[in-house]
Amino acid sequence: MENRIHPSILNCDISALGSEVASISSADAVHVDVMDNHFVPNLSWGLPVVESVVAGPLPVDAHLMMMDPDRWAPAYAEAGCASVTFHLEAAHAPVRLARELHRLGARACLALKPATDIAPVIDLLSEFDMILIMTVEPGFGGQPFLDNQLAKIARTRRAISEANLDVAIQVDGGISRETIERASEAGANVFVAGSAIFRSPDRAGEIAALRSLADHACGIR
Ligand SMILES: O=C(CO)[C@H](O)[C@H](O)COP(=O)(O)O
Repeated sequence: MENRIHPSILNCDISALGSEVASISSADAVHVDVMDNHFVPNLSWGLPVVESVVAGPLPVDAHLMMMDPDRWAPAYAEAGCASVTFHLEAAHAPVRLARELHRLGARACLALKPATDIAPVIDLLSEFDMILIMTVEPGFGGQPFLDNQLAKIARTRRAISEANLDVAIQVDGGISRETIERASEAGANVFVAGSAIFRSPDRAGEIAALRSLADHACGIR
């Protein structure tokens, strides 16, 4: 499975959003974190900012850290996000919402906080294009990668393979040159990185380095 790098713009220079997104144009998609200050203790931005990123050069991977995604997520699909990720812990009817996102033309993705078990999701895997396993407590960039999520990633990858499904596994939080190989070896193939890319003076070089490390770790090259 192809490895993909999705830079998170959470800590980019929002006053220069257009050029910040242009600086990561070699990435596979741009990861946009929407936080409502209820599901997580932080507030970022909402639909108007996401719409302006959708108008840019990269597909948008929207990560909704919000209560009641059943109500709000469809608007992100309608706005043109390539994928819409919502949290299992916040959704009332995750399968119904995934089908609605598909109907609106977006990829449907399910996210799990670090303390959330994958077991209840195993039977639902075929409804989703991607499972996001958070490798930090959601809410803030710049936190250390949680190694205790590696077993969950491996278990999810096993379940996907056993069911012969084509479901991506995304990891988000603390992804850097130091941690990406461990996540890749465990079975992740979509890597969200915020600080590692936006703190680098050479963002294209950082994206290439992360992709190359992930490829080596899973035996693509
Ligand atoms: O979802 C997030 C926080 O909830 C961010 O996408 C994530 O933390 C990325 O930042 P970093 O790479 O700096 O950890």
